[in-house]
Amino acid sequence: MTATIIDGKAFAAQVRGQVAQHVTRLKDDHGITPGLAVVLVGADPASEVYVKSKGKMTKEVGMKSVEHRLADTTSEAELLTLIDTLNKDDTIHGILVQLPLPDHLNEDLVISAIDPAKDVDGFHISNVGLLGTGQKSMVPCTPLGCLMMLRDHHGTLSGMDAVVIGRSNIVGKPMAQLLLNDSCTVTVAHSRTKDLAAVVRRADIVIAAVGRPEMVPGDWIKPGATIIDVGINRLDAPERGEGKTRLVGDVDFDSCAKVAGAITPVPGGVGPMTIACLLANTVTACCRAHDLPEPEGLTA
Ligand SMILES: NC(=O)C1=CN([C@@H]2O[C@H](COP(=O)(O)OP(=O)(O)OC[C@H]3O[C@@H](n4cnc5c(N)ncnc54)[C@H](OP(=O)(O)O)[C@@H]3O)[C@@H](O)[C@H]2O)C=CC1
Ligand SMILES: Nc1nc(=O)c2c([nH]1)NC[C@@H]1CN(c3ccc(C(=O)N[C@@H](CCC(=O)O)C(=O)O)cc3)C=[N+]21
Repeated sequence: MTATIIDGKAFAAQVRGQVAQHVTRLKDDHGITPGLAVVLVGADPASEVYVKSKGKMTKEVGMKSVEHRLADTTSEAELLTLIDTLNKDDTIHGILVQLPLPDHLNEDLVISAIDPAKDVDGFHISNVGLLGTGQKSMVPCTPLGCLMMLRDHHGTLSGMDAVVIGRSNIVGKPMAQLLLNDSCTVTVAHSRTKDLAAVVRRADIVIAAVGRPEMVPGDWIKPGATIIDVGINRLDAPERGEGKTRLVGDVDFDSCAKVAGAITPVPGGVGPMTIACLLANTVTACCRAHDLPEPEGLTA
């Protein structure tokens, strides 16, 4: 079998198209421009790439984009003051603080300072709790993007066996929650899981969110399973020239694509969907802030 490639890049472009239509409607009918603020502390080169691409796409869909770049010596008090200003700013509907933060800043404290209604990452404990109890919330962008691709490919996920490898607060745990809400039977695997190969072999859906390049080989995959590869790992690629790098996921694409029914590539899979979902969440937050009907199909 050769797997169908799930084209996250094309799907993300379609989602951004929908977002752009909602932005036009908000502007034309209500005189409102959704606004997204991204806060970057320190100068991590990888974060720099995402922040630039978020800013570009935010403007492309017609939203207001604000970037705050703070020195890596920024104090907690300074960061909290900025968040407070953004919380009170009526032109800002979404706030994203790029993670990880430098070690001297307490991430939990910083995330808790964001107004949950503007928490377009869905990381605030209030949104985590709402998602966990099946209530309306802001849903973390990466898991939301994965869910959209899975629903699009399968229609319903009800009754499917899903294995999520990774239990981070930003990917693994919310992903498991969303799959459970869609009536999958969910297993969450992590670094202490015994016989991961056997656990993964049971799965109709495999979500790999580990951060280990090409860790999942094809012989762990049940024939016909759907693989969503969240991993973004940059490897040196001297064969492409001096100093060149290439991106790979957490699954070994070539061997997995021979066995799976469907698979997302890296790049061009989950990454672009994450950004599209961030824009979708910002429009959703804007509609909620103004008591307007929410866009359909853009949230869980
Ligand atoms: N495409 C996108 O938009 C995004 C991509 N990413 C990428 O996704 C990946 C995961 O990110 P994130 O969740 O933040 O990573 P974390 O490092 O926070 O979590 C990694 C998880 O993988 C588990 N793990 C580590 N080693 C193994 C192993 N050998 N076997 C089984 N499980 C293991 C860890 O287990 P334990 O808890 O026991 O330590 C942990 O739960 C990274 O490559 C990251 O770059 C992240 C966010 C967005
Ligand atoms: N508060 C917060 N929220 C996040 O959502 C968040 C974060 N912090 N910190 C870092 C991770 C990582 N992340 C990615 C987003 C897009 C791509 C993406 O667009 N990737 C492209 C390739 C980009 C490239 O070439 O580097 C692709 O996969 O095709 C990747 C990774 C969001 N994250």
